[in-house]
Amino acid sequence: MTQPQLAAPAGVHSFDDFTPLCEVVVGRADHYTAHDADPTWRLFYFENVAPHLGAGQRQLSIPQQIVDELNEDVTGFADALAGCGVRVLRPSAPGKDVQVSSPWWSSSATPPLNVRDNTVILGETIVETAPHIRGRVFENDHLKAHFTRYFEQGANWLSMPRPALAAGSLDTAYFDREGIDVTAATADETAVPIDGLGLEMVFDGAQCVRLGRDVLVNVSNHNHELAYRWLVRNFPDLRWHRLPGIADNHVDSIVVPLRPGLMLLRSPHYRQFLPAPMRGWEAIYPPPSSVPEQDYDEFGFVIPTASRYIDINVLSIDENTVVVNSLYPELIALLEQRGFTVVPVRHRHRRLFGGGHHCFTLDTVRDGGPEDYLAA
Ligand SMILES: NC(=[NH2+])NCCC[C@H](N)C(=O)O
Repeated sequence: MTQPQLAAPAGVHSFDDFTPLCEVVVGRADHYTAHDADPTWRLFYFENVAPHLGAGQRQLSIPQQIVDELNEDVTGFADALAGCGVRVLRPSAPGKDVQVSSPWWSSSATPPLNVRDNTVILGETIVETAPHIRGRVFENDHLKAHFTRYFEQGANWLSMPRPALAAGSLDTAYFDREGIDVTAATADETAVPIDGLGLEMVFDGAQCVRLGRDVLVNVSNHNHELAYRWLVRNFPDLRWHRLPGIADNHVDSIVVPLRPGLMLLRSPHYRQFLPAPMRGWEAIYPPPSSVPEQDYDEFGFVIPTASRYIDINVLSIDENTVVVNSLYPELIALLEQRGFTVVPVRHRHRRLFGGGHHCFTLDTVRDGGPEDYLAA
């Protein structure tokens, strides 16, 4: 188990997802009582959402009981990490029914739950990324107090250009290639276009897999290509590897390194897209889950915003200790057979809120450095 370490000299120090975890931000979901089916949100979930959306409807409400259960589970997660000796930080409290807007759009603010998505820590630099979803543009404001303290402690702090997310900003190339018709999803009835602005830099932190001095980046469209170029230009000392459009954006339920040479991998299909030295890594594939999908019929809606693979979205406390959803005993058993210590943490609604324990966290301080885990 991790023992508390001295604060990192630069505030933040985080080059990977598996060396001993010293400090972490765990998201929060106060008042997460609706999804705003803005076109930038429904682009990603339209197949599940469309049957439930009335003409012009935007708010997809989530019963308070489910929100309360989610917050119980997130609190249990934070307590479990603290019990393992990890310093746990939380975002500031989001308000209720907060509206956000720009000259080009209006939306409901998303609570800072999936904090993995709007930031990536690259060594001793905080990188705020360029949100895909309008309701997430100000989400990092709930982490600004922590980022400011880290900066005062010596961390570097960069931000990708804030995307306008005006009408037409998002590239649908990934869905087009997958044969998914997103015409209806992207009918942007309220947003305003900007003359001369086409596709812009848009990117989520969860598109990165950090491996010491190497970083894998899922690049699925031109939005992501611009962000990839930004990353390479700003971090020339790191080695960058494109994952060629293996997902719409996030990849932390596809490839999840557990330690050098061993990863969770959604299926053998994905091995071919990894950097050559990583294709030989041992993989643990997700076993079938015996836990039935939560039945939401009583609430009259089922809006999965995550795949059934979301439970491989685990958080490592160190190379031998992993937090796993207690509702996935098959994976727990598999990891324990491999000698891991598993910290089981209940997560009942992981497909409703688009994330698992890795999504809910931003690991700001880990022991590891810019190691060469992919030596050819
Ligand atoms: N950082 C995150 N929010 N990751 C969530 C990954 C969700 C992924 N699209 C899936 O459906 O499995």
